Amino acid sequence: MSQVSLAKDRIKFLLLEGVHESAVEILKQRGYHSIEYITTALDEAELCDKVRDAHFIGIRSRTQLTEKVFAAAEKLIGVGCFCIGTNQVDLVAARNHGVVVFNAPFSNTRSVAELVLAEIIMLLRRIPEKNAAAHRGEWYKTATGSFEARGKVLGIVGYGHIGSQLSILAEQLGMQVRFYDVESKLPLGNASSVASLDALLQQSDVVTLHVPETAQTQWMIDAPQLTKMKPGALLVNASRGTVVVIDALAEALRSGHLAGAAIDVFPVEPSSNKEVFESPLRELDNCILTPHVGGSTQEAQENIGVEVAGKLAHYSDNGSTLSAVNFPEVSLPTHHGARRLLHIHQNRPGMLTRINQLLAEQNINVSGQYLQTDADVGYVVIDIDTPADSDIADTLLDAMRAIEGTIRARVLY
Ligand SMILES: NC(=O)C1=CN([C@@H]2O[C@H](COP(=O)(O)OP(=O)(O)OC[C@H]3O[C@@H](n4cnc5c(N)ncnc54)[C@H](O)[C@@H]3O)[C@@H](O)[C@H]2O)C=CC1
Ligand SMILES: O=C(O)C(=O)COP(=O)(O)O
Repeated sequence: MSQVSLAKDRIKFLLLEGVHESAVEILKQRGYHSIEYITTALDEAELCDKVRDAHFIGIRSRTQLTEKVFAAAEKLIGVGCFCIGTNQVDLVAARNHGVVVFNAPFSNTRSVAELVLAEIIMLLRRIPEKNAAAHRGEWYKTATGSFEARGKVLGIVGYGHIGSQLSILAEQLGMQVRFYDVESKLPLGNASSVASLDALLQQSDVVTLHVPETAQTQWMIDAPQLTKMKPGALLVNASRGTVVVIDALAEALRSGHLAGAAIDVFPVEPSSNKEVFESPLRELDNCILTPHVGGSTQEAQENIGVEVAGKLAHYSDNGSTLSAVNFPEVSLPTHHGARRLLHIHQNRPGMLTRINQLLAEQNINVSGQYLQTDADVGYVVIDIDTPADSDIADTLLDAMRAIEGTIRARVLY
C-alpha cells in the first residue's frame, strides 16, 4: 500500500465550543479516533497553535477562522461549522488554502422558530416587565398594554428556513404574516410578501429578523428604521448581532416608541460563559435578553453533531464536497479496486490537460474523473486502475504537486 494515503488514526480532528458528543460518536464509528475535544472557543493566537497539526476542525458560531489561522493550519483540509451561520469563517481564505467548509443548514431552524414564537407571546403580554417586577417583590397585575397574538401582524425579515417555519407556526396562532426577502419566495399558508423593508416595518405589530450576516444586512435596523416601526411595536432579533444597532434599539425602548424587544445575538458576545455580558439593554426590563441560544436545544445540537461530523467523515473517506459552502461541489461514488487522487488548484487554463498528460505519460488508465470549478478554484478527483501495492500513486502525487497553480493534492486511498 502506498505511504501517502494517511491512515485514519493519523487524521486529527479538533472539535471546539463543546459540539454535541454525537459528533464524536459518529467520527469514532467512521474509524476516526484522534479527536481533541475542547468545550470553549479559542482566540486567534491559541487557534494558530492548535490547528498546526489538525486535519479537520469543528466549530460553532464563536470561533473566528481568519486568514491568519488558515495560513498556520498547514495540514487542514476541512472545517465543520456545527451551526448554520458561516460568517465567522473567512470562506475565501479557506478556499484559497484548499480547505472545504461544511455547515448544518437546517438542523436548528425549528428550535429558533419555536423560541421566537414564545418570545412574541411573552412580549405581547408584557411578561418581561411583569417578571422583573415580581422578582423584585412587586405585584404588577394589569391588562394595560397586553395583547393576544391572534390578529396581530407579524413582519418577518428573511423568509428562509427559519422565517418560513415561523410563518407557519405564527399562523396557527392566528397572526397575519407578512415578509420581506431579497429573493422571490413562495408565501406559505396565508402569508404575503411585502415589496420593501420600510413597508414591512410600517405595517407590522411585531418585526422579527431572520437574515444572514452579510454586507447588506449589517446595521440594517438603525434609528431611521426603528422610527418607521409602529408606536408600541416589538422587535425580535435571533439572527446576527450585527443586524441591529443596539444603542438605537436601547433608545427606542427607553423612549417607549417600541414596547419591547427580544434579543438573542449581539455585536460583541462573550467568548465563554465565564465572561461578563455587557450591553446597554441590560438595564431595560422590557427587553428579553438571551445568550445566543436560539439553536441551543438537545434535539438541534444532537442532529447537528451527526450531520456535520458525517459530512466531514464523508469528505475524508471519499472526497465528496456535496453541500460545501465555499467549494466546487463534487458528489462521488466509492470506487472499489481503484486508487483515488484529489487535486485542488487555482482555476486557470490548462490545469486538467497537465494532470491528464501526467497520467498518459505514466500509462495509467483512468477509471473515473470528476471535475468542478468555480471562478477561482478547481477540484478534480481522479480514480486510477492501479494495484494497491503499487507506488505509482506516490510518484503521480509528487508530479501533480509540482504543477504550478496546485493548492493541495492528496491520495485518498
Ligand atoms: N440565534 C441562533 O442561535 C441562530 C441564528 N441563526 C441565524 O439565522 C440566520 C437565518 O437562518 P436561516 O433561516 O436558516 O437562513 P436561510 O439562508 O434559510 O434564510 C435567510 C433568508 O434571508 C434572506 N435575505 C438575505 N439577505 C437579505 C436582506 N438583505 N434582506 C432581506 N432578506 C434577506 C435570504 O434570501 C433568505 O431567504 C442564519 O444566517 C444565522 O445567522 C441561525 C440559527 C441559530
Ligand atoms: O446556527 C447558527 O448560525 C447559530 O447562530 C447557532 O450558533 P451556536 O452553535 O449556538 O453557537
